This record gives sequence, C-alpha cells and structure tokens, in this order.
Amino acid sequence: MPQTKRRQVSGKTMSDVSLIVQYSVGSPPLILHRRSALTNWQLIEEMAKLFRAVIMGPPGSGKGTISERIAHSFGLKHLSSGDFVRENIAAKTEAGVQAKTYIKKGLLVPDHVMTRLLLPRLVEMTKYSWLLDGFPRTLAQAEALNSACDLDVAINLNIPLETLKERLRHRWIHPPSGRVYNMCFNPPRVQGIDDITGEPLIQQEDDRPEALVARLRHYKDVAKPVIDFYKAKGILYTFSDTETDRIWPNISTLLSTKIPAIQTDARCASTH
Ligand SMILES: Nc1ncnc2c1ncn2[C@@H]1O[C@H](COP(=O)(O)OP(=O)(O)OP(=O)(O)O)[C@@H](O)[C@H]1O
Ligand SMILES: Nc1nc2c(ncn2[C@H]2C[C@H](O)[C@@H](COP(=O)(O)OP(=O)(O)O)O2)c(=O)[nH]1
Repeated sequence: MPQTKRRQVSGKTMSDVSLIVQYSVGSPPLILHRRSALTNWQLIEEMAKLFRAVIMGPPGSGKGTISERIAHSFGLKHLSSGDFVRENIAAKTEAGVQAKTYIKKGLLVPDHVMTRLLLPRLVEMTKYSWLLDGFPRTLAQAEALNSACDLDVAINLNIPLETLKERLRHRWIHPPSGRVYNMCFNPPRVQGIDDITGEPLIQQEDDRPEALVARLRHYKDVAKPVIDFYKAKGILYTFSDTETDRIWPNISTLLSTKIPAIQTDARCASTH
C-alpha cells in the first residue's frame, strides 16, 4: 500500500511555500505549490475563508446531483474526479493515457495514477473553496489527499440498494462529457439525446442491476476504511434517505453553519 508523507519547505517567509507530496515510497516527490506574492497576513486571511469538502457514496447515490446543488447554492467549485479523468484522456496526458487502459476494461484507475492526475489540479485551486466528488474512493487516495490539504467536511450518502438499482436502471449518460440524466428525475429534453451537444446518450453496462450488485459489494469494501478514516477525524456527516430532495435540506443546513461567508465571495462564484 502506498505510503504518503507531507513535507512543507519554507523559504524566507510564509509567502514562499512549496508543498511536496511523496505519494509512494521510492517515487519522485511531486512539487505541488509555490506561493510568491502573498503576505503572511493575506495568506492567513485567505485560508481562513476557504472551505474544502468531499462527497462520497455508492454509484447512483446522487453525488453528482447534490454536488451541483452545493456548487450552485454555496459558490464552491465542483471538482469531479470523473471529469478530471476524461479531460486527461482527451488531452492525452501521460496519466490520461494510463487511465484510459483501465477505463476501457471497466476498471477503476489505480491509486497512483489517480493521485498523480488529481493532486496537481487541486493545487490550481488553492485560492478557491471546493467540493471534490468521486475522490477519494480508497484509503490510499484518502491518505494522499490528506497529505495535500485539510478537509472541513466529508459528506457520506447512504442510499438503500433497491433505490440505487431503480435509479441506475433509468440512468442515461453522455460519455464524452459525463453528463447524467434520469428518465424520471431529470430527463433530457429529447429522449436519448444530450441537451447540450445533441449527441446520443447511452446506458452503461455497469448500471444493469446484475452488475450493480457486484459494484456495490466492491464499493462497500473499499469505502469502509475511507469512512472510518473521516469518522476518526471527526468530519464525517452521513445522510440516509431514498430521495435527494429530502437529503438536500439537511446538507444545506449543515453547510450553512460551516460556510457562512463564502456564498458572497465573488472569487468562488465567478470562475469555474
Ligand atoms: N477516485 C477514483 N479512483 C479510481 N478511478 C476513478 C476515480 N474517479 C474516477 N475514476 C475512473 O473514472 C471513471 C469515470 O468516473 P465517474 O465518477 O464519472 O463515473 P462512475 O464510476 O460511473 O461513478 P458513479 O457510478 O459513482 O456515478 C470511473 O469509472 C473510474 O474508472
Ligand atoms: N428518482 C430519483 N432519481 C435521482 C434522485 N437523485 C438523483 N437521481 C438520479 C440522477 C441520476 O440519473 C442517478 C444517479 O445520480 P448521480 O447524481 O449521477 O449519482 P452518482 O453516481 O454521482 O452518485 O439518479 C432522486 O432523488 N430520485
């Protein structure tokens, strides 16, 4: 299992900080961040305002749907690991090329590839509050993330199996963008067609009820240590229900107590 280690190397002042993450033993360290123009006070003030959260849950639990609502209501950036993977594949980066070989086989991308692909993107977000959706999926990923930044909240969606099966049976996807529709909950304007591009939608083999049971078993096995990890840190918030519309008010209330000032911060709302 990869070991993670966090090291901060300071220059003359706090305004010149590099964060170096060594995400596996023997691998070259990844230099994540260098600040140059901020005074100590600006840095402290900026960090005090920022809010970082992750959202976890099995396939079909509503991570994407709820993330969009959070991003919209609280002005956080919604960072989706699936989107990062797709962008890297499209840009043919080294990590993207590696990731593609696994996705083609319907497999999860290995931790070391995923970490290399995602952590540098988080560095570009140091000025923003964000919500990370789809990462971490394993304890190794959670530890790597922990080595790069401190989280405020981990949202855990706990949805009954029958509900997940029903939702995914009706899930249609636009593969190039990852846009998701549900024929009952949020149908496309024209059946089988993506609203934005006009391209066809598909149903994933993986979303069939037979495949889903195996996927969920695997999810439970790998997610349990991640959930325990955040529980031990005292930042885990679990929400259980069959309807996103009933979960959403509770998440909204929680976040209102945690991020009162961010909503009006134009920096978070204006760029994506
Ligand atoms: N944290 C991660 N670890 C490993 N692989 C990942 C991770 N995030 C994304 N991937 C890869 O990218 C693919 C697309 O991810 P995305 O989250 O969009 O869809 P998904 O797996 O169908 O998620 P869900 O079913 O939970 O909605 C995944 O199937 C997986 O191969
Ligand atoms: N019927 C119904 N469908 C829902 C609800 N919340 C989300 N959905 C739909 C939207 C998607 O087609 C599917 C899975 O949602 P998602 O947001 O893609 O979940 P996730 O895989 O990102 O965790 O379920 C909901 O509350 N009811």
